[in-house]
Amino acid sequence: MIPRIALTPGEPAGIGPDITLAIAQQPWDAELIAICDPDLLRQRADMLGLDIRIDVVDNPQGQPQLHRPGSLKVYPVALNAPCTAGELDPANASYVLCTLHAAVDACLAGRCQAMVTAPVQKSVINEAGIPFSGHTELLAEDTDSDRVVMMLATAKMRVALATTHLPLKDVPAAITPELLTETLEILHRDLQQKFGLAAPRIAVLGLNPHAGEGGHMGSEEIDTIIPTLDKLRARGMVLQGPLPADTAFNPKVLDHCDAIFAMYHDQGLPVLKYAGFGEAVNVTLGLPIIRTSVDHGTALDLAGTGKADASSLRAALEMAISMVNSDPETRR
Ligand SMILES: NC(=O)C1=CN([C@@H]2O[C@H](COP(=O)(O)OP(=O)(O)OC[C@H]3O[C@@H](n4cnc5c(N)ncnc54)[C@H](O)[C@@H]3O)[C@@H](O)[C@H]2O)C=CC1
Ligand SMILES: NCC(=O)COP(=O)(O)O
Repeated sequence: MIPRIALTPGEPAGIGPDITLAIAQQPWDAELIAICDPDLLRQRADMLGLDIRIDVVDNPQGQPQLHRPGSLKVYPVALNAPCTAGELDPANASYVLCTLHAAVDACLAGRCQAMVTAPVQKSVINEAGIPFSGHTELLAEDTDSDRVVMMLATAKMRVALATTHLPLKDVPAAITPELLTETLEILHRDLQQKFGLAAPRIAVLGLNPHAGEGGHMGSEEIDTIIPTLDKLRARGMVLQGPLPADTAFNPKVLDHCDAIFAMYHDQGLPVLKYAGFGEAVNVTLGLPIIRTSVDHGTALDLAGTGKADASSLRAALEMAISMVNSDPETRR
């Protein structure tokens, strides 16, 4: 069966519409349904000098049809206010969230088999008075998932996170045995089920410099991380660590593990993005639906200029299609 994929272009003033239009120019072994304002795409296509046919569709039902390059099916959600490329407007914050909720609904109802998201501007949603940390947290809430895991992947490296969009000062208290157990279980299970790794090898980073230097530079490793890893090892998980984060990203570790598990967002992601910015995919593990995304932000400076690179969105769509095709549950 041809997968039907929901695409959300994200922040309308950012490069999301540009890269959505870019990937619509090529063939895909899937049906693509962008969930957004069709006039936004038409205006952005005019700015970019792209010739594209926008086909407005009802909530997708029935047999999916292969994507036709140079056209794009759009399930319409109207902007709240006119959008100028590069200029944020809090008036459109609820529009962005509507597109995400519609994509989740379509996946939960089985009308779409995966959702692929372009970046949102987290700040402008908060400025509109709507508390918002990221897609990851919104998707957990929309799907009633108690715990999810953010993982970014390139061809050479996967980095998963114990905590996601948390102020740094709140991270140590969040690193509890429960959180580590549940996030590592999700990572382990999804590496098996969604990435075909029979016995995933996970390298776990410490929280403190030098993984606590034997308790002289912090106690979370001794108090929480080591005992939790020991319990999970006793249940059969292949876990290294806790490793010092500053020396863990070297071939001796990377060549012998399937994923690095970092304690917080900026411990793991800068290394991965340095190694592969523009080609990495952000995938949310632990959801009842498939969701992948880009590795970059809204790049307001590039919106409407034609300089935005669509490689990460392309990779995210490729990964989503591959995950659907390898998971019989989603191929309804
Ligand atoms: N998945 C998501 O929704 C994500 C959203 N963001 C949001 O994006 C906003 C801006 O974040 P920044 O940290 O400024 O990162 P950014 O990724 O938007 O920009 C960083 C630099 O990379 C360039 N860049 C980014 N994507 C590019 C692309 N596809 N092609 C060419 N150049 C590109 C930009 O022009 C800029 O120079 C923030 O509100 C942040 O929350 C950030 C990361 C992921
Ligand atoms: N750095 C990746 C990132 O922040 C993306 O977050 P999300 O919006 O996918 O939850």
